[in-house]
Amino acid sequence: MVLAELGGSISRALQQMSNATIIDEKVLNECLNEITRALLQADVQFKLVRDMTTNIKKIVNLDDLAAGHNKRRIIQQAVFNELCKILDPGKASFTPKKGKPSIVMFVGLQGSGKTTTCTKYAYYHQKKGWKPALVCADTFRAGAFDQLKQNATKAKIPFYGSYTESDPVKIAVDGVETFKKENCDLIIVDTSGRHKQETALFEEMRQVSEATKPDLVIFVMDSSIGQAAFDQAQAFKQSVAVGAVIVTKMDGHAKGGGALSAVAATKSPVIFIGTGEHMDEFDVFDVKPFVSRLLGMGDWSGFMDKIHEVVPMDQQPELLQKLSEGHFTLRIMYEQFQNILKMGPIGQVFSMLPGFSAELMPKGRENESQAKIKRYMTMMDSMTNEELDTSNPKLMTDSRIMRIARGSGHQVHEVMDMMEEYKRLAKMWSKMKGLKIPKKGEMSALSRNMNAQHMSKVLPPQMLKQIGGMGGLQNLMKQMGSAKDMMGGMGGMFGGGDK
Ligand SMILES: Nc1nc2c(ncn2[C@@H]2O[C@H](COP(=O)(O)OP(=O)(O)OP(=O)(O)O)[C@@H](O)[C@H]2O)c(=O)[nH]1
Repeated sequence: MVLAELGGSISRALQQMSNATIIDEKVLNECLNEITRALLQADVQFKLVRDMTTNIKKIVNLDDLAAGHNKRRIIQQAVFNELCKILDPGKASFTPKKGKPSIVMFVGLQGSGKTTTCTKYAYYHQKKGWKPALVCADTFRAGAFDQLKQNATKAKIPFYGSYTESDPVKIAVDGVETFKKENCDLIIVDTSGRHKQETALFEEMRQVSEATKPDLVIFVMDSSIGQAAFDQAQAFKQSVAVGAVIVTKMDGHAKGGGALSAVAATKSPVIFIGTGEHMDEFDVFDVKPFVSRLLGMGDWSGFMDKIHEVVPMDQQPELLQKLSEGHFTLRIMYEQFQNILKMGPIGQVFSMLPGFSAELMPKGRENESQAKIKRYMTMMDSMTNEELDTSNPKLMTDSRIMRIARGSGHQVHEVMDMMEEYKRLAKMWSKMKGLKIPKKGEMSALSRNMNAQHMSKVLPPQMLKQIGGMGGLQNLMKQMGSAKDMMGGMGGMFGGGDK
């Protein structure tokens, strides 16, 4: 994700400033120049960048700061606040409520990623227990209905559209009515796009909007258009009551920063960003956590949300019990791999940890890791229950390894690799042996039990260094509140990373 480069440049500028023995005017100016260059490269409007540096200089008046003040912290905080200000329109959008029917209409130019985003939005909510449905009111682009149908079928989301009806308003109304009757709580209407902003498009949008009375209109915008985003978002907003924005293709463009900042300047909040073509490459956009991640400062709430999303709470005590007994089986490894895959791209999860940035996990390697996990799971699918439930790798005789390789369509050396990975993880988790498990409802007791010492043994040394050694880890655990969650989720993640 190119934005990671922006974050990396800003973090480096702040780090260089921190390394200086004395922070004077010259050091501050150098730091701000670096940040300015990085933001302009990401296509953030010049005026916004200039205002930001002026504000920072006003806040950080070096002459007024007594010697005892932690200037570095004050400057970092000022940079953080100003970046948030650039991205935050200061008001929230309408948020649909689960179980209560809402109509959400998507608008945007052709090719912006509207249809893909409708499905991602539906899929995101479906995973959280909603009952979404998709209506294809795009009668302009041949193939639009087929595309939506294909996406919806893949995600098992009900859809509505027509090959013969040419009136988008009629399709939209019929679709909405159909899904209201079926008690869907999130009815998503995909509308037509055009190559450029034109009267016919805006008129059609207005008619569909009047007929379906959406609770929320989401404007979908391609991040690659950079500064042109401002005019485009405003033009849409003037024609239809845009309540929120989704910026797509944030995975591939240096100009992403421009799109984000320009959209926020139109006073509609960005609610999600698209970070790839796949269904789950879709992130909630929340200004503070986003900036925090961008600067490598971590995003605890996002991290915890991800963990809660993928590791069902009721599974955890059982898992902890097994680990505390030093009983790490292939089945546990399998379940942890499942959790990793549910979590989505590993790099994104890592970027939520303080000290990490998405830069650390290049996209290619991330895909490699995920493919490896899937390969291992296919091999484990060919194992017997006895093999999965034992923590004695000796059961894996040569002939069993050969059978598993044949049964799963893999090479013998690949099965052996998988077993090595298992042994590595088992060794790592064996350090958790003896951990006292609290009874139900005593989660805080576990936090007391699970001290940083324990965790430091489990973390890969490189990761421990990134976090800031033992001191950083202690801080981190304080923030975590519940170390239990960390074990369940992180254990899985480490397994997913490359050795
Ligand atoms: N890399 C990347 N590609 C994306 C993203 N979102 C959408 N795309 C791709 O962008 C292309 C256009 O997406 P569509 O969903 O067909 O665009 P659309 O805006 O619905 O187009 P119309 O229906 O013609 O208005 C497709 O190839 C998508 O896979 C994203 O976040 N990242």
